[in-house]
Amino acid sequence: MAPVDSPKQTLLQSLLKSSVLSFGSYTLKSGRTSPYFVTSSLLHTSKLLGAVARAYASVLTAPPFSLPLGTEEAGSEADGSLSPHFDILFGPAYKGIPLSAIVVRELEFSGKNFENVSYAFNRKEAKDHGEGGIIVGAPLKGKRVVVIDDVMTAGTALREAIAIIKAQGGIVVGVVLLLTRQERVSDTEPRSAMKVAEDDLGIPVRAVLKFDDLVKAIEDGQVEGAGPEQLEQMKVYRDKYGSKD
Ligand SMILES: O=P(O)(O)OC[C@H]1O[C@H](OP(=O)(O)OP(=O)(O)O)[C@H](O)[C@@H]1O
Ligand SMILES: O=C(O)c1cc(=O)[nH]c(=O)[nH]1
Repeated sequence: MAPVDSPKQTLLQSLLKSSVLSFGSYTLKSGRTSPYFVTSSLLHTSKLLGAVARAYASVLTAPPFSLPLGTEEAGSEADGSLSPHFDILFGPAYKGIPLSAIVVRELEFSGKNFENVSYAFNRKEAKDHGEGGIIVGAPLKGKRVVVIDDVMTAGTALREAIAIIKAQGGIVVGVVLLLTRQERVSDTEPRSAMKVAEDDLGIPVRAVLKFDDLVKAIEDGQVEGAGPEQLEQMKVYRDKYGSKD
């Protein structure tokens, strides 16, 4: 196997080794049949969760999600340290739940300014006893919320999450994903869900990894068990469902 030398490639290798990322034939929520799949429920060891949390945190602790104190956006105390431009990480049920929690935990290591970032997630079914409701974690009303999810395909999950956050009075200020599959929303919407959210909501949407990174890793001989046949399937899939951005 060809050598691996960047943090992104190292993370990709960990995801492949743990079968979080796998090649085969999978039916997606959108009904599409995909030659690869991200099974983030297999992110269950402390080592993997740590690696993934650090990857999300590195995106969240950089512009445009975090800005140096003293810039117009971040406030007036100019001490050069980065400050989050968000209050809450929201993880859509189910797989966004542990992700939002581990990333909030990881943010503590980015300095004092990040200590008060909270997490929240939705219940898929409302609770009708005790505290009740569909939100667990920090109340969203009036807060700046970043959505944390594993993958984005056609954007249905994101649209649902945004509707829930808005209904609770939260302000969606961004989205961070582990992987964007770089797929068109539908036959009539050739942009990716990422681009649609950026264009229509005017918010940053970023992913640690993208479909093109997987293709490149296969091309570079870095994916054990994926060769010319898988590469061809990925390219055929991209021709069929790839977005125009
Ligand atoms: O962009 P989309 O076409 O919506 O597809 C991506 C979404 O689908 C999966 O979640 P799923 O709905 O399977 O829920 P789960 O977390 O409960 O498994 C995945 O975790 C994303 O949230
Ligand atoms: O689009 C989906 O439903 C989907 C894709 C993927 O790679 N992983 C996942 O859990 N869901």
